[in-house]
Amino acid sequence: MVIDKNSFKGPTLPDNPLTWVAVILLVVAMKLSHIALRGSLARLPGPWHTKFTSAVYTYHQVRGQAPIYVHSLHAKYVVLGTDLTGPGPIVRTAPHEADVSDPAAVQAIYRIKGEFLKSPWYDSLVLGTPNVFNATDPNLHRRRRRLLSQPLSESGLRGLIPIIDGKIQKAMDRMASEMQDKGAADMYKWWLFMATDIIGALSFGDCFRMLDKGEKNQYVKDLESTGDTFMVRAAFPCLTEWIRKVPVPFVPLASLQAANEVECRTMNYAHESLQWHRRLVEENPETTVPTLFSKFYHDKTITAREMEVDAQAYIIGGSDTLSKTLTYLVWAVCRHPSVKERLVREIQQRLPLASQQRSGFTDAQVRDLPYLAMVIEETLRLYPAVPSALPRVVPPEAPELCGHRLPAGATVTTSAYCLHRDPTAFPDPERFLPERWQNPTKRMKDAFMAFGGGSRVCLGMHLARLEIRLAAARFFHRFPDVEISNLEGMSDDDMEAQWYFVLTPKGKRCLVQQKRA
Ligand code: HEM
Repeated sequence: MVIDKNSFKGPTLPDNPLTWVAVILLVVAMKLSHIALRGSLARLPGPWHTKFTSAVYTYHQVRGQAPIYVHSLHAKYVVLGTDLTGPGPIVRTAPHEADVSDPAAVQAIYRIKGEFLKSPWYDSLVLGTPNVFNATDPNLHRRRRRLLSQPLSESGLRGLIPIIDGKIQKAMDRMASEMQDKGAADMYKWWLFMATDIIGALSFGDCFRMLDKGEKNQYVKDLESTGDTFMVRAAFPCLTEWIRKVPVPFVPLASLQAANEVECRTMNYAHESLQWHRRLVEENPETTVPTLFSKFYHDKTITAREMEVDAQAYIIGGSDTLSKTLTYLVWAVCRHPSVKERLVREIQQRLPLASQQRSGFTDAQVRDLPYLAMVIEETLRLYPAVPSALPRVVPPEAPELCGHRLPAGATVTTSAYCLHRDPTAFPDPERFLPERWQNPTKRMKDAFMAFGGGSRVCLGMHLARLEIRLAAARFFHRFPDVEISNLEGMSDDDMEAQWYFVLTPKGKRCLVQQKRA
């Protein structure tokens, strides 16, 4: 057969633009229905849009409302046909992501062996070399955690109590002066200064001295904003990386740029703090006390950069979380007169008064205060400083979770906010009720996730608990008549919680005063 080249036209393309639009819409519709029907988590309960997109979830994340949104999904998507009286145990939040709020399943995800590894979501939190907090590689994480664990264990911390208690007592003095001078003291500020000075003193020698300075500087402002900037960076990882290379002055991108600047500055603080400590050791080799990082100095496999990123993790993890917990503790206790009365009575009856020479009591005595312990658990439950989703990757051959076999590679999240508000574990969950911890049930213990769990449980948990109990005891010992102040327009609105990666009170202040006669 002979083909006439001039008459052969080949397949013709439609020249009507409407036809093109129709074709594109058809392709998109086919793609979406494929995801909806065959997507890895399509069979899980959850809103229809989460089959296609994570946009709604991301929107709530950057507004500091994600845990509330996910909690509402658990309340809505209960399992029909069961006698379950509580929230639905599992919901789809994005095409490849599900949130689990069943205490038994949470224990399976976080068990010590740690098959559910941290998801790549953590990569966007720290640019470049991963730190002990965001590392997703289990071997890298294990190596660093091995060196860092002992000094932060209960026995490792014992020798450091005088340094910690010294800072706590200094914080009490500074609060007392501010109450006297201004009529009220800002708890949020002083707890942050105290926590910053403690983690600084334990990690690098006494380098920050925020309690002496007494004023918020750029460093403190950066610390205050890490919780929200984390969320912004994690919500838009590609954009964040791009803006880092090409700074853009447009307003919608400003918060991403600000997040990057905070990241760079906190890394600089870590660098400077380590330099400061190095000089200290060189100048006073005999007298410098070991720090939380001492084992790093002796391990030749740890690079200077690795040490810096872990120092950054300590600076951020060791201050912001702690100050927010103590702020909400004081606020919640002051708002519940019967709780305050019982707590103050216990402290006054069981702890001796301070004298000129002695600070009155020790951590060992504070440990034995049962009601204080309940108040702390209840604060960590209702105001978990890390309330948001902690994403993990489903491993191959993962156990069934809440009756579902999730595909390997999907992401599962759990959040302290949702677990701590599960009414089957904590009846009347929105109520601040320390007494519920008198005889905690197994379900309560399994649902309690304030410090995360398994091999990635908070490295600073023992330090945090020590600081919280000692600081709270000293505070109510020193200021038994304290109350929330309304000076400078301070109101409950200031304490409205914003649920970013780290919980943040909206007004970033909490003024308290001595009760007026
Ligand atoms: C009330 C205070 C604190 C709370 C509520 C808290 C909470 C948490 C939580 C929930 C995690 C797990 C995060 C995840 O799985 O992604 C974590 C990890 C971590 N925290 Fe804390 N934290 C507190 C205080 C501290 C302190 C004082 C330090 C000081 C060193 C610290 C250092 C760390 C580190 C290094 C990790 C990462 C551990 C790892 O992945 O191996 N935290 N924290």
